[in-house]
Amino acid sequence: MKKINIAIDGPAAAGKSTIAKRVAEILGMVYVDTGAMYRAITLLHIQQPDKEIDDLVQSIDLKIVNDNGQRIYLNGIDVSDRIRANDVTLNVSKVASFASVRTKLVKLQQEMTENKGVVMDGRDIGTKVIPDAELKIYMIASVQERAERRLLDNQNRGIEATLEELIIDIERRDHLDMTREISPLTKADDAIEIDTTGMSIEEVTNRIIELARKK
Ligand SMILES: Nc1ncnc2c1ncn2[C@@H]1O[C@H](COP(=O)(O)OP(=O)(O)O)[C@@H](O)[C@H]1O
Ligand SMILES: Nc1ccn([C@@H]2O[C@H](COP(=O)(O)OP(=O)(O)O)[C@@H](O)[C@H]2O)c(=O)n1
Repeated sequence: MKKINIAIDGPAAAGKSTIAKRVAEILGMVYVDTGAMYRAITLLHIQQPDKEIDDLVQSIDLKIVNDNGQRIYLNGIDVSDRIRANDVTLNVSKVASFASVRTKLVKLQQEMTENKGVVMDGRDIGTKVIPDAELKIYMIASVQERAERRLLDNQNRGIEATLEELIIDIERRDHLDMTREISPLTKADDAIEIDTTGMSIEEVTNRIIELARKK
């Protein structure tokens, strides 16, 4: 198989990161979760609320390390777990709508993919970050199923939230991500849509591997 980039976009808790990790492992590719980068900037904003986000972005030191899964370091500190907390989730879509934030992160993400061999997941990967990706997936699932998956996720992480709260959050973030001015979440014309509702992780992974091997 020739060296390619795979873009996986879709709404919250569709299964993007889980599947992207597995696909990268099986195909010997690098996995990048771009949502974690937006969450890290959001964490910095929460820690320094009086500082303009445009100023925060200029001086931020963000490092992604791939050792047995992706770890993200914000100004030298591993924030991989902290960025999943509710306060970050509540603010990330707002922070992600800032042009300065998107310009900075998209540039970093493009540098990470210029030598190919990357599976990258997010909201604008197939439309803005790597529009020339050899394989683009638009991953969706019902709100109910995504909320149930996130509920399990949160329970495993010790994060409090009821199913009803998660349904509200998922619908809120879907709306914000899809209607924002800059780089809204949308399916690229050449993306293949996979509705993972009722599909197992293995079935979705195998489907993407099969598509990648045809490239
Ligand atoms: N096809 C699937 N079936 C059941 N659970 C899934 C499936 N895909 C992902 N999950 C689970 O759903 C949760 C959210 O998946 P995640 O990869 O974080 O979604 P995203 O990156 O799209 O937000 C994780 O706990 C993951 O294990
Ligand atoms: N490429 C990306 C990735 C995430 N994001 C933003 O970051 C938020 C968190 O992304 P995430 O992938 O960690 O969120 P989940 O889908 O895992 O809940 C999203 O709701 C978007 O607002 C973005 O704007 N562009």
